[in-house]
Amino acid sequence: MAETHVTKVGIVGIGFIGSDHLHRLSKVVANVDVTAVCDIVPGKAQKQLDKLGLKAKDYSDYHDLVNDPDVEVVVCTASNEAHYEIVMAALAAGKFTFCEKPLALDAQQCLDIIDSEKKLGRRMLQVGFMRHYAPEYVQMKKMIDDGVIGNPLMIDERHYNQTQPEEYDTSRSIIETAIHEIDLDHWLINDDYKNIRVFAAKQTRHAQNKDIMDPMIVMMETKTGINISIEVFVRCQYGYDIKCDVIGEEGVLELPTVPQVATRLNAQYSTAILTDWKARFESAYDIEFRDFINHVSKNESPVGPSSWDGYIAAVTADAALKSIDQKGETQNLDFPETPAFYAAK
Ligand SMILES: NC(=O)C1=CN([C@@H]2O[C@H](COP(=O)(O)OP(=O)(O)OC[C@H]3O[C@@H](n4cnc5c(N)ncnc54)[C@H](O)[C@@H]3O)[C@@H](O)[C@H]2O)C=CC1
Ligand SMILES: O=C1[C@@H](O)[C@H](O)[C@@H](O)[C@H](O)[C@H]1O
Repeated sequence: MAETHVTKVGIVGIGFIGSDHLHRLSKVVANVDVTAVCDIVPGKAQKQLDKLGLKAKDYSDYHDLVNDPDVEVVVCTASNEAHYEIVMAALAAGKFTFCEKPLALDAQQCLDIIDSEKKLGRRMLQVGFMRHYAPEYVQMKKMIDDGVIGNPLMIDERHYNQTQPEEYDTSRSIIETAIHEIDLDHWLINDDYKNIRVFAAKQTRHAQNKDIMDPMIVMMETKTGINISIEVFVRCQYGYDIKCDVIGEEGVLELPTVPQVATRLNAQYSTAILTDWKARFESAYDIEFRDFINHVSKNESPVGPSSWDGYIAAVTADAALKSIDQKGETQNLDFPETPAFYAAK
């Protein structure tokens, strides 16, 4: 029997999700060896290695990690503003790369990444839009494709975080939070966006930071006229709440929440609401990484969300930010055909 290849992975950015993916890649996904980690904050990565009882090289400069011959695959889980330079360095070193969303800060940076990837002659990068792997969204997409609710007419979504750090601002609510729905919706309904506008709802007193519009409403219209409404509320206080209803001509598809045990106690019937993305999308992240590793371990291109998907999301997010600057003015969108390099094989 042929020996199974163990893929050597290096992870850059060991914060909230970096720690979660470190655990996932070392304990959950088979045939992976996390050979190196890196964080600019001294001691941060080592602390997580110790917590998990792992041994790996601990770099403070990502250049050392991406150029380490013991690293075949780079996973970038650093802060948004560091994605561009880390991904460019990983591609320059010819490494398969997984980059958490957003791929970069804006559309131009995504185009630079696309150019670098194209020079390598094949797809080398996957973006962490993990909802494409969440079984409940996959099922919704299949039901839409199968015509179960007839033509989709509207999408009604909610992306609520219990809270976010004080410095979380309007731009992050778009490029880090709403980006999930912005990426997901056109995939779900096989349509392109025609326009986008973003405006404030009545503001919560919990938005301590003056730079944030919270909650906000993102409205998009697709080429075929489907209306999408996303409530983005990053300090809702009560929990992590993701809603997606697709309203069709014949019926409605409703995204389920993760089932929690119900309690009957003291004349109350209650179920818990999750408080963050880790547990809510745990299975999606696991499936996402199994798929990514399965392909790159065989020296095959990844097949999940691509740099092009990252670019489409960034163009839309750029327009959303422009709409906010222009007090909710509608911004038109027009996308080129997906280049053959990125078209599904
Ligand atoms: N797919 C998903 O559902 C999620 C994706 N994310 C994405 O993952 C990324 C990280 O998010 P969090 O873990 O929440 O943030 P975080 O702030 O907890 O972690 C980021 C880490 O990157 C490190 N870092 C920053 N610049 C670096 C550099 N140049 N080199 C090495 N390390 C560097 C920071 O010191 C920090 O430890 C963000 O881009 C975010 O959008 C985060 C949470 C969930
Ligand atoms: O990606 C994520 C975080 O970065 C973001 O801050 C949250 O709003 C999202 O729900 C989560 O999935």
